[in-house]
Amino acid sequence: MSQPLHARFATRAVKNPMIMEKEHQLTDSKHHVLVAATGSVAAIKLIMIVKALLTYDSVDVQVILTDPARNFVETEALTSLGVKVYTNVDDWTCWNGLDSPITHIELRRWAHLLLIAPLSANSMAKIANGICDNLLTSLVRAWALHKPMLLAPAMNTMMWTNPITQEHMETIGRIYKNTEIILPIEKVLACGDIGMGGMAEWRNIVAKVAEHLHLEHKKVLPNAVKNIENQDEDESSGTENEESNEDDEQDSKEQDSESNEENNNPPSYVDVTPKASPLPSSNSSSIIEPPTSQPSSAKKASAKFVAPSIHSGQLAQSQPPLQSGLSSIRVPSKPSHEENQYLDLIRYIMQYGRSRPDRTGTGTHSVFAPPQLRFSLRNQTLPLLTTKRVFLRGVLEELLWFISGDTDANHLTEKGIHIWDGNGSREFLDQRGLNHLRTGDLGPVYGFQWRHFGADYVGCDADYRGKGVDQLAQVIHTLKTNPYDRRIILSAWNPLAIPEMALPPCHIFCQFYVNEPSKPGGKLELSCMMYQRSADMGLGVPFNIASYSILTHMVAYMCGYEAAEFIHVMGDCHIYNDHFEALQTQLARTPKSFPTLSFRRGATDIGEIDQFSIEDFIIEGYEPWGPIKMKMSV
Ligand SMILES: Nc1nc(=O)c2c([nH]1)NC[C@@H]1CN(c3ccc(C(=O)N[C@@H](CCC(=O)O)C(=O)O)cc3)CN21
Ligand SMILES: O=c1ccn([C@H]2C[C@H](O)[C@@H](COP(=O)(O)O)O2)c(=O)[nH]1
Repeated sequence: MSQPLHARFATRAVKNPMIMEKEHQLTDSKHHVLVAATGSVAAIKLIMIVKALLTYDSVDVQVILTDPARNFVETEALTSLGVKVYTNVDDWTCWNGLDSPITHIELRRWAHLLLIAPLSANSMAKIANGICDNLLTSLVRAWALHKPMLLAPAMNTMMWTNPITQEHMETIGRIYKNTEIILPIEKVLACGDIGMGGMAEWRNIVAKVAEHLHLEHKKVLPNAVKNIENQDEDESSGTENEESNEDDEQDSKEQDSESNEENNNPPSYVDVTPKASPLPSSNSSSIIEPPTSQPSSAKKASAKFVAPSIHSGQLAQSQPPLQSGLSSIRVPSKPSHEENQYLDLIRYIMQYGRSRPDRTGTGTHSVFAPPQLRFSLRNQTLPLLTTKRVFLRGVLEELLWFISGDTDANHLTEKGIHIWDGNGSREFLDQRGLNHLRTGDLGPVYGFQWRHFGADYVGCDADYRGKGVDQLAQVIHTLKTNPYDRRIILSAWNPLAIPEMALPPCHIFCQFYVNEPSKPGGKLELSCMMYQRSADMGLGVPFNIASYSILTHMVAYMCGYEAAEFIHVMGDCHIYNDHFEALQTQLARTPKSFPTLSFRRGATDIGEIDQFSIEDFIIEGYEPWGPIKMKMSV
């Protein structure tokens, strides 16, 4: 007669070497962390998570990889750390009758805590539904409910915002009482979408494990896990993007190859400033319909802004796919071409922007406060968009007009630059209640505030020499004399003067910042960050990027510094509804190299910043695509 079942189980542990080892490990007073990865590109971060866990005292880690996860994880990198890696073939394969171990049960016994990072939509669905068709899902199905389970979901934004996800998470939270969901964050996804669904930062995931198990750091780190901060990007060969469908390995591979390149190597210059999260890659294939002439806000709103509300003990509120501002400092990232930041933002607004009425009556699709755009100005680079020919002469003349303190639009019109005609017309001024201003007089706009802030405005023809605050001169003076000052600001926003202006300033505020030279013997480096309250993506923004980049180059030149970066921060960031078609044309184009900017005369020859003339600017290597016409809404 065969032994009773419990007796067979008892002898099994004694006989089987794997179980013996496990039993030993169970009594070794270590913290046993079982880490699993499922099919998502975010699995590339697994190695960092494991290494970070091994920096804690008395921690043992073992790993489970689902089959799709194996596409993203190098097993040898883990085993070289002394970490055992289990895959589906390890479940049941040693099964040889009742004496044999069952891997998913043994691992359950061994583990004090299970971390699944990333948890794909598919694995989440399986877990919520009790499916156990692989090593991991079997383990979870057999999980001891009192033991902690930490889940770090990673999936496409639309998967994340699909109400099914909420249901699955609620189910998991209800059944696995000791579960914590480490909510995803907003990221650029492998498919080019941007939004919620990216796996939480790996450091935060590790911190959660440490918190649950009350882990303390080792006093001396083993070599293999030293300097993980520096290894971070070296280890992960791409953006940690989060699309997945675990049953479809082909999908995972395609998504991987589609992912944006993250900057794997530290930049050659010493740059401690965080970079913006890159927006979706330019080859994103999402189909974006231009709005109808009467844009339907209902259509957009229902399709794009359905966010799950997650109500479960440990599950925090989710967010719509609209960027809510990047809460964490991002690692340096390098989109394929910096112009893609602009193009990707356009794609994003087309897809997620909400339809709104606007002052001009045209109507826009708009998002608020997208991630900042960052443009390198190093090596004399000028980020002058190349996917359409930007009216460079217009940019330069307008900038010189600002710098001179001029507010008379006619001076631009006389030069064949009509960009301010609409806002300086009689009709427009009258409609603003500015009947006292003559045609072309825009009121105390940019130039006036830059050079004569606070002075009484009596018309564009008056002489304001010595009146008000010359902010621009002060900026340059402070940059030269106290470069690390934190108050180097140029503000065009003067609330007292707003009612007198034809158009309240759109680019309202900028700050200059000086860094030490990035190379020995190099020059101090100047960056500028500008805040724009209202941004016409089609017409104004290409101008604004170019204009502030040129201004930064000019100011740097006058100070004897090198221009470093222009950072563009936007508030109401919109596409006019009559620009969609033109912008679709632009989106189909691939950016070319940015040109360079140098100056014909030396800084001492020029003397003061307002002594630049249009002939001083040498722009080389500008070979853009052709111009694209867009109407200016007035
Ligand atoms: N609706 C609107 N959008 C703007 O961007 C804008 C305003 N209004 N009002 C004032 C300023 C002026 N700026 C403008 C206005 C027009 C163009 C524009 O039409 N640009 C054309 C070229 C024009 C030409 O060749 O004359 C372009 O294709 O960039 C650019 C910047 C930015 N501003
Ligand atoms: O430098 C500029 C100046 C203006 N714009 C755009 C932004 C808006 O589309 C309009 C201004 O309208 P408001 O109703 O005053 O916001 O002009 C720009 O993008 N850049």
